[in-house]
Amino acid sequence: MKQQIKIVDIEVHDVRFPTSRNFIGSDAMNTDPDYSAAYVILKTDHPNNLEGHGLTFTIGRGNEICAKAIEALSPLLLNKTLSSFTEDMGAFWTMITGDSQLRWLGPEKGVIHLATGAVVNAVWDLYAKVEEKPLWKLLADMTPEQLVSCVDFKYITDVITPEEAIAMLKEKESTKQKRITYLEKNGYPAYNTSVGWLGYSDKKLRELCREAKAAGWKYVKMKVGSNLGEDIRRASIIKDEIGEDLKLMMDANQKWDVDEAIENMKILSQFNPWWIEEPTSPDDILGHAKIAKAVAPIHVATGEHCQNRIIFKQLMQADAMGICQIDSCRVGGVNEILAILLMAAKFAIPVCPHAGGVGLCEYVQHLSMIDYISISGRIENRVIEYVDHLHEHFVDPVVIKNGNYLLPAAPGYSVTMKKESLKEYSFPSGAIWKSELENIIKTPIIN
Ligand SMILES: C[C@H](O)[C@@H](O)CC(=O)C(=O)O
Ligand SMILES: [Mg+2]
Repeated sequence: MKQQIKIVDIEVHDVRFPTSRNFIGSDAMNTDPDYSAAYVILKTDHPNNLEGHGLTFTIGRGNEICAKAIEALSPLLLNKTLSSFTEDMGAFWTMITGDSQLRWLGPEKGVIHLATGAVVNAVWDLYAKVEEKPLWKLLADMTPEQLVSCVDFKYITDVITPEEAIAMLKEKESTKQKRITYLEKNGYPAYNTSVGWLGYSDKKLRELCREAKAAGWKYVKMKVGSNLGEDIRRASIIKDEIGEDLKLMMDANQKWDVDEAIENMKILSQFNPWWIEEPTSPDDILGHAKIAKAVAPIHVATGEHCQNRIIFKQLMQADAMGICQIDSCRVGGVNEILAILLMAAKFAIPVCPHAGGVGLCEYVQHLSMIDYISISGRIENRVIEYVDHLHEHFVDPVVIKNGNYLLPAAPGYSVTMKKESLKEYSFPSGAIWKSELENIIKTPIIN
């Protein structure tokens, strides 16, 4: 049996890209992000040396803490066969998140959960590679019962039970192929965040908006939250370029208090944004609900810092989330994402995944595709985020055509990084960082 292979070694890498030098990824809260990955490779005894690759995204300092947490989880995988996990993926996830000592570090939140995302995704990557299917196809080929068995329903049965989930999936079963055919032909709609990073000059903002329009993008997102005057000025520039042809979204990255968000959005509503993202603290469920009520019909979007399925559940129950932004590695990987997709489908909340980071576009394309094919069965009012950075470091990068993601074809979960990139961007020993550190040492300190 293909899945009898054993995990014989586990490598963990601290990989960082110096994106802050050019303000790539900058927003009101995160002004100098260095896009980074705590990266794990599951080595196996497969005759073709198949490996499972997973990463969790951070923005620089502290990536080493995630890497250490991955190391702490590694004994739960080492010397185990893949089949011992795949025969019951739900039990596998409960085992990883339920270690009676490591669980104390969360539970199911913070650094240990970011690390969980990396290792769980690495196992799914290996599973899909062994089955020679892209991840979305591995999931699409499962029966409703098999897909639902991957999910840990603990703490969410008050809104969805396994039986209810199976019934929801069964309704979509006979039309799955139609949706796959649609995606093969059209791809999945996407939006572009790279035009509006906060550190970009007005000139760059204009140029990027023009380029985005010419390349066929239909949606762009801008960062807000520095100060209201600046937000208005930058939004005016963007609107001037994109007109009413393209939809605009705004992202405050948690910068505002609840009432401040409401006041500011009253003014920014003149730019007709589709959504306001992360207006306040990601933990403030009732705050989000208050904002959502006050700023309607502008939607409140959130999720990239939402720590687990239980918080997602409450945001949905409280009418606090108009757009659900799953993050492929903030929560505990594919299994927990499936739980969130099922709840979003039940509440009829569109899922528009977060992908601002390294490797996140590669990951989330599979998640939106499976949501459309098997779970919600819907694509309208749904878009996958796209950022135009660092794709060259991946073996099977995303393919965008006319503002749409094309269906990924290569086996796996698409985050296998090129060996040269892993080496060159390893922190602090990689060539990129060595020269940076040497320059710091050489620079005289002047008081
Ligand atoms: C620090 C990241 O770039 C963040 O700004 C990404 C984000 O909020 C998004 O893509 O949305
Ligand atoms: Mg965001």
